[in-house]
Amino acid sequence: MTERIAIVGGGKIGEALLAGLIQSGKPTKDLVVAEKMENRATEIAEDYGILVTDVVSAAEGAQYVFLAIKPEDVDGVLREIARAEDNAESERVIVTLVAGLPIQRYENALQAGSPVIRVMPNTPMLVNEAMSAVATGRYVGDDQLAAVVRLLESVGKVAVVPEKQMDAVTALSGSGPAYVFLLAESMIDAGVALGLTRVQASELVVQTIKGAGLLLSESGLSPVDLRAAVTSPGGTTAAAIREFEANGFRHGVYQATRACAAASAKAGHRPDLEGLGAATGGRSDLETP
Ligand SMILES: NC(=O)C1=CN([C@@H]2O[C@H](COP(=O)(O)OP(=O)(O)OC[C@H]3O[C@@H](n4cnc5c(N)ncnc54)[C@H](O)[C@@H]3O)[C@@H](O)[C@H]2O)C=CC1
Ligand SMILES: O=C(O)[C@@H]1CCC=N1
Repeated sequence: MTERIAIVGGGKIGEALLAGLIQSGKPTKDLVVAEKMENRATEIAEDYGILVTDVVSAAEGAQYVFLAIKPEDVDGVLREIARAEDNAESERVIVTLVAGLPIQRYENALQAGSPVIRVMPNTPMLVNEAMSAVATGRYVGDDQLAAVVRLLESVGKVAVVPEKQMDAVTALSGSGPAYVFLLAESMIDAGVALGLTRVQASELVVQTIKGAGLLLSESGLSPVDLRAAVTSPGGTTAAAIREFEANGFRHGVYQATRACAAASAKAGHRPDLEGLGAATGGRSDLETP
């Protein structure tokens, strides 16, 4: 088997992974995408110059199959992967990027002993700055884990975590970019309300968030210290922070991340996914909390 990598699902996160792998130097001949929407398949093939095909052909000969599909599409895709005729099931590593679904659900649906790795990535993968958390199934060898970590490291940072932390990880790094974009959007609107043009406000906000992110990751200082350094006694920042606190900013963040983690935990128990596991005689773990 070659070092071929298949990505099933050429949507937002599938494209982010593809773009990141290509940017990091992975040869396009070793990459293949399965995408069922015709116009999207054509777009991906043209934009990246790679083969876009069906799930069975993509899986055949692939050592790693990344699943970048919605939870409700997992059952069908696993059945298709099982149809691949290269007899490599026990060596082929299924790497799922799907939020919420437990590893055991895949292990139950695949041939016994299939290696499954669960990853929670995020979209900064598009610019090689992903944060990916990785948890392993029962049948994953050390070499297989190391290889997948290496692949993900080529598009950002990687943390190996116990699977039980995946809901919390999703609430921070998986969905986290959206919180930052929401903050950016709110700040830009606020700037427009203060009389700046939208173009000016966007430039100021984007560079501020980029600079603050770099300070956070490179200064070695904590967010508390960095915030204190901006907050002059009796000054402008203190006036702003007082308003954030009075309006429940911190509480809002707690509540939002709790809701996110709960949605992730619930994904494994959705009634519309009851067919998952049907490849092994309809067995489903949905009832198990
Ligand atoms: N968007 C994000 O920031 C993140 C998404 N995820 C996870 O990644 C998964 C995908 O999310 P998005 O990329 O946002 O969704 P999306 O809807 O943009 O992409 C899914 C793609 O899969 C394709 N697809 C569905 N069934 C298929 C099949 N049988 N064969 C071939 N292609 C098929 C769809 O046509 C679509 O293009 C989800 O499970 C989500 O939980 C995880 C972390 C971050
Ligand atoms: O919103 C979602 O369900 C996916 C999972 C993490 C980020 N996006």
